[in-house]
Amino acid sequence: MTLPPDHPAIPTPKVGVLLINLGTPDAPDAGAVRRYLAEFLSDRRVVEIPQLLWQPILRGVILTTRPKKSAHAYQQVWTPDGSPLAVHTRATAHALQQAMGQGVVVDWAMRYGNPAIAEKLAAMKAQGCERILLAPLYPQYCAATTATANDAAFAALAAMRWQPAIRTLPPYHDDPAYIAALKASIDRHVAALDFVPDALLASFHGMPERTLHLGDPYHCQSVKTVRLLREALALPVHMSFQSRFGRAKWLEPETEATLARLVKDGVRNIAVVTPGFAADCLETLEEIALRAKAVFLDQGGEKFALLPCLNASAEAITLYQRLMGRELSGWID
Ligand SMILES: C=CC1=C(C)c2cc3[nH]c(cc4nc(cc5[nH]c(cc1n2)c(C)c5CCC(=O)O)C(CCC(=O)O)=C4C)c(C)c3C=C
Ligand SMILES: [Fe+2]
Ligand SMILES: [Fe+2]
Repeated sequence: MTLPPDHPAIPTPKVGVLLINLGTPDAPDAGAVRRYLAEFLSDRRVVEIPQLLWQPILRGVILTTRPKKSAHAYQQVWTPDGSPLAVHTRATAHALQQAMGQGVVVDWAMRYGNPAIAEKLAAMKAQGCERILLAPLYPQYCAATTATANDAAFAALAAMRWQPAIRTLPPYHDDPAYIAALKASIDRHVAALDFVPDALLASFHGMPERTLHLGDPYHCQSVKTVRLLREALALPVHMSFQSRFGRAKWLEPETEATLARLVKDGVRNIAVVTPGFAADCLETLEEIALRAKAVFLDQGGEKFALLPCLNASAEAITLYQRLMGRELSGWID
């Protein structure tokens, strides 16, 4: 619509983009890990066992044993600026803010722990953001990640008399811009290795298998990402699921078992990528770069590299500008 020349300009409402990631402890010690795990593992979207049965197991067994073990793992990857997940997510928000300019307020929050989603939504509102895009940074939709992040945001909005207008970022597992960002990042990091990988392993965070049968699209979307990566890359791409938790059957094939099988099949030099994680974290830097590597070498593998997640790379910022720009259509010029 073209306005007549004497028409006063219509003020554009301020727009916010809230990047949301999973969350991480405030410190690599058992107390902070316990507080984080208590919140995370009490989420009904994550552990789908009736709370009456689950809470005694969580409080009586898991929270008395796991925090110490997990704290030790966090200590191995902790940085002077904090937990890697928080460091990379914060850097991503800052870089995206630079790229998107002052017309949009870009900030970041965590589903569990700090900075909390409610606190960041309140801060955006206080800055005058009347329209907010919630952007859970999960390429593959999962109720245990994407949905619970949105739930927490809507729970915070439920307490507001004057809510901002809200949009949510859809999954981007098959978006050409995501595949292009992964390809560019993988090609760049493979070229910098001191060896030529025989193959690539794409390792995704696991989920209980029953969630697939209940209709969660996470498994199918992860498989599609891998198919598109295979089409884009020159190297053979294998796929697996990591980070098992609890006694239920989880998605297969499992990452460490897959690495052992690949060695048996003759793969000696491997590069592992984790396309389901927007940012490097405990699950990539400790579980894969340290523990899975040890398994691969122990089985007779020779060279192992974990390639970084997209993090706050130029590829990531180009991707997020495209994804966010599309969702903000009609909200910004
Ligand atoms: C990227 C997608 C993720 C899915 C899907 C997911 C499901 C899921 N996770 C747990 C249990 C744990 N996950 C933990 C760490 C963790 N998980 C993700 C991502 C997904 N989880 C990330 C990014 C991280 C890293 C956090 C960090 O601080 O760096 C942990 C905590 C660490 C530990 O004690 O092992 C647990 C526990 C379940 C049960 C689940 C689905 C049902
Ligand atoms: Fe997890
Ligand atoms: Fe793990």
